[in-house]
Amino acid sequence: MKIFHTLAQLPPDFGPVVATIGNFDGVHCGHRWVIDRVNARARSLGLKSLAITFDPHPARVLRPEKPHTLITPLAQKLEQLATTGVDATLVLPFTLDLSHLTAETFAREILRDAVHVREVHEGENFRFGHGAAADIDSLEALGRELGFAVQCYAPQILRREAISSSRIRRLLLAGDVSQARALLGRPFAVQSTPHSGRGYGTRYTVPTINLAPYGELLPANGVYITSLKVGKEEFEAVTNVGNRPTFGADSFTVESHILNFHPLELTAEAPLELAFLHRLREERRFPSPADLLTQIKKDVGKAQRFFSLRGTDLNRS
Ligand SMILES: Cc1cc2nc3c(=O)[nH]c(=O)nc-3n(C[C@H](O)[C@H](O)[C@H](O)COP(=O)(O)O)c2cc1C
Ligand SMILES: Nc1ncnc2c1ncn2[C@@H]1O[C@H](COP(=O)(O)OP(=O)(O)OP(=O)(O)O)[C@@H](O)[C@H]1O
Repeated sequence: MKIFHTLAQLPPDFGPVVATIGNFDGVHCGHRWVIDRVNARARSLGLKSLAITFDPHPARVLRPEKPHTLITPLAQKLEQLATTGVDATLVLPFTLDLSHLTAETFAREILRDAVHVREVHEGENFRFGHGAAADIDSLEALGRELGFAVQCYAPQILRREAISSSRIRRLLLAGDVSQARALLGRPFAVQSTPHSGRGYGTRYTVPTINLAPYGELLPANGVYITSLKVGKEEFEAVTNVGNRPTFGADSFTVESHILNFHPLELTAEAPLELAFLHRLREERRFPSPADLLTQIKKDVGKAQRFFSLRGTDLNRS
């Protein structure tokens, strides 16, 4: 997949293309469904397919006072988009200036003049232009005027509700990583690097690998069955997301205890990818580290059972 980070990076002979526009946070099953159609249509017309997205996420620019964490930060979103088979992604820098473009200017200057779009495919809830004033009908009208076609899709539904990034965000904030996984079509995962802990784990409970402070979306505090990739190697793990109240003052961290551990060389830059498979329980304050250790052993037992059953229907979401 080719990646363009500005309009200026597009070659002058770029296009014509079949395109879809959106934030694509999470690159969920609804996004993939639209992109599959864009790819198929591009192939049948002998054109290239293009995803047009924005960075930073528009919510961060338009409502900076309201924190907006991402399911997939840009690098991970681009990795996921690459797996869809789309030929190219254009990442438009989302600035206040861009947000002030009217729908008509966006369609004329970006879609027609820069990208040379032949067809645009969108879900029916698509909105664009200053103040999100324009909808899919306005896009169709602009297409007729400017010379491109618009294909509109009804929302893809899973478990009686439309698949959307907002729905996945809500599920993760509620700790429901199993439903989030169904909507994403893969487990929710965060990419980070290691960070040193306080050494309490090795002394009082179980040894853990801590993640460096992570600024994007994490599932609700609690204990999860996870898989942890260290470089290319994948381990089975149990992970605590939270403040570790048993040890006193709050100190938020994400830490994983590897089940099938072998000694590792873990540099500060080692790439980690932590995938959340199943929620086990809430984080709790235990009367003593020994009580916590007893509970962690039960968590480990459940995780071992989960992994031994993996591949059977029981663990399919
Ligand atoms: C599977 C697992 C479950 C945990 N559950 C809790 C919990 O419910 N309450 C709590 O206070 N700490 C919990 N912890 C965190 C331990 O307190 C943690 O291992 C210890 O604070 C290690 O800190 P360190 O990494 O800074 O050395 C859990 C850790 C793991 C790996
Ligand atoms: N479930 C779905 N079915 C069909 N099209 C979808 C679905 N979800 C998103 N799309 C379409 O994919 C494109 C990109 O979507 P975008 O990421 O902007 O929205 P979203 O996933 O609904 O996110 P949010 O919940 O934040 O609004 C848009 O055309 C959108 O309408």
